[in-house]
Amino acid sequence: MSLLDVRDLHVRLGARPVLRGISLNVDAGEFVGLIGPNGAGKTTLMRATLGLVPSRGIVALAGNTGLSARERAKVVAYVPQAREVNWPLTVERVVSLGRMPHLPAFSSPGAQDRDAVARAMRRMGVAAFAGRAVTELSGGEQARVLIARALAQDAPLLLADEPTAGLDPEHQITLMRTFAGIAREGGSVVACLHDLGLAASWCTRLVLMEAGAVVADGPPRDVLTLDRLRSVYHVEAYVREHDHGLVVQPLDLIAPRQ
Ligand SMILES: Nc1ncnc2c1ncn2[C@@H]1O[C@H](COP(=O)(O)OP(=O)(O)OP(=O)(O)O)[C@@H](O)[C@H]1O
Repeated sequence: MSLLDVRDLHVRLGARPVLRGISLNVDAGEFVGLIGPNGAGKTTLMRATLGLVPSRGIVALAGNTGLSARERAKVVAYVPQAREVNWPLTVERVVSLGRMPHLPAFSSPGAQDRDAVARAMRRMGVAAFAGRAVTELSGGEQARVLIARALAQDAPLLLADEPTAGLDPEHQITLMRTFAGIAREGGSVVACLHDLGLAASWCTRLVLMEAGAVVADGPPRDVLTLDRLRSVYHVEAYVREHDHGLVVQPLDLIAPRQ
């Protein structure tokens, strides 16, 4: 089943064409890494998908176009790039905000809501700080709380913009495992990633963007070729198959042309 279907999507920001006819279909069960250099248009694609920037083209979420904000929040959860939290709320309260789309007006959270919040906090390893104010956590801890809020939403599609930024290796891998688990359970995750090593070893599929267009789309080993790492990212890299999947480590800039 298609959870995200984008067809011929165009976005202009100011006078600048930022997305130039993007088409992308994401099925249930996929963990897609959206990769590409700075300015390629990854964040704009996520924001346009969510209706947060004006666009031309078609966006269908779980087969529906033109959903209201509340209906959309039941289908798609979003972890934005900026993750500083300035509200003096407890961790549990912030994660509970993820349940808002499921609560009828003026009603209190029920057992299902409390379970979803507790599970999301456990998955992101923040249950131990449930009662602390988010403003008193470290940057990486705050990032994990906001990812937990999105997980608590229990939407079948999760869009996450650079979710591993600021996380230590243990929590980066925990996050990748969690996203892979969501995909195995029949949801799908689209994550913007700059860490090509994590993208290569954990994602089921990579979509490589450059200058507002998709230039490669497929399994990591087909997308992250040495040639593409040179032509799109301008780096030399170590790329090898390993028992754990594809290993990709950028090593140096490509030699300047003579
Ligand atoms: N408000 C704006 N007005 C004009 N141009 C913009 C605006 N916001 C973003 N852009 C431009 O749109 C392009 C795509 O930006 P976007 O943030 O989508 O890229 P990205 O691939 O997510 O980059 P990064 O990896 O750096 O986060 C960039 O060239 C950026 O300068």
